[in-house]
Amino acid sequence: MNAPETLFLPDVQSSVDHRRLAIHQVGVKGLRYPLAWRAASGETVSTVATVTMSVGLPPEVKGTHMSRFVELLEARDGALDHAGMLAMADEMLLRLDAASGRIEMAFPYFIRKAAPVSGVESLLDYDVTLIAERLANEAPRITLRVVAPVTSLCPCSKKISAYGAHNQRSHITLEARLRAPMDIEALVRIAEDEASCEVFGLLKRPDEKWVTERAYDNPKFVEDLVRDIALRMAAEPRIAEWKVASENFESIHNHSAYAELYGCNL
Ligand SMILES: Nc1nc2c(ncn2[C@@H]2O[C@H](COP(=O)(O)OP(=O)(O)OP(=O)(O)O)[C@@H](O)[C@H]2O)c(=O)[nH]1
Repeated sequence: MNAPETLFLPDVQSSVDHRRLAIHQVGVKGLRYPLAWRAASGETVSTVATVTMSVGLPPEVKGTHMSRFVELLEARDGALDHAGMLAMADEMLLRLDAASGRIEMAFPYFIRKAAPVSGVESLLDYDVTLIAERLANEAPRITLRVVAPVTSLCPCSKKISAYGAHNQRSHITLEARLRAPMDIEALVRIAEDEASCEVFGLLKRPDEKWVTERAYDNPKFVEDLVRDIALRMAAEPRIAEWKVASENFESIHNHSAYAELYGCNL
């Protein structure tokens, strides 16, 4: 129902377009909005999401109704999870009278970790992106992407050096199109398990000794990282399709070593 003050304003968006071109995605991008995410533990994690929402537009329609994307966010209440993301995508199609659409929410996500020896706890931040997609005549899709910072230590350097080995921080990106809900924590764990060593927000000296030796005992090339993680992704029944990438910020170069690998699970 239009408010009385809009009744006399022309609705340009709803007019007819004659160019006979459908638009694949039109909507809002870069919209920052508070987000409450329901974590694996059941607790609610507060963060701020950068939101992209878009729909497909039929050829005969001039413009989409941009205000309705924001109305959809404003209408939401309570914590969001995978099912909530898909429900929101369905609601978006209804409100915008669209056959296809996509909602992407990118946000920093904090996981509380315990240091390996002292047990002292601290938060570590990860970049997370959730994408809910509705494509015409296809099942709804939900994709989870995380970027996990880890340590990698070079096996070649270890082999050829009388002492030491160069090591660096690596950013591992795991992207999974899901068959069943999978926690952010579970995806992060795969990356951290397969790295030379995981990283922590807070370490005391016994912890620092532990992570140094753990990385030295577990050297990995960038290729080893993506292959070992790929084996884990391929064995995960909740994942339908996946992609793994690693960027190692080399400490002996001013450039990164990079690898990526993707696959489908039958
Ligand atoms: N389609 C389209 N809309 C734009 C563009 N640039 C700005 N707008 C938005 O158009 C908005 C109004 O759009 P609508 O959602 O159609 O507003 P409305 O007609 O009052 O709302 P409804 O009655 O729900 O359709 C403004 O707030 C602008 O943000 C653009 O390039 N394309």
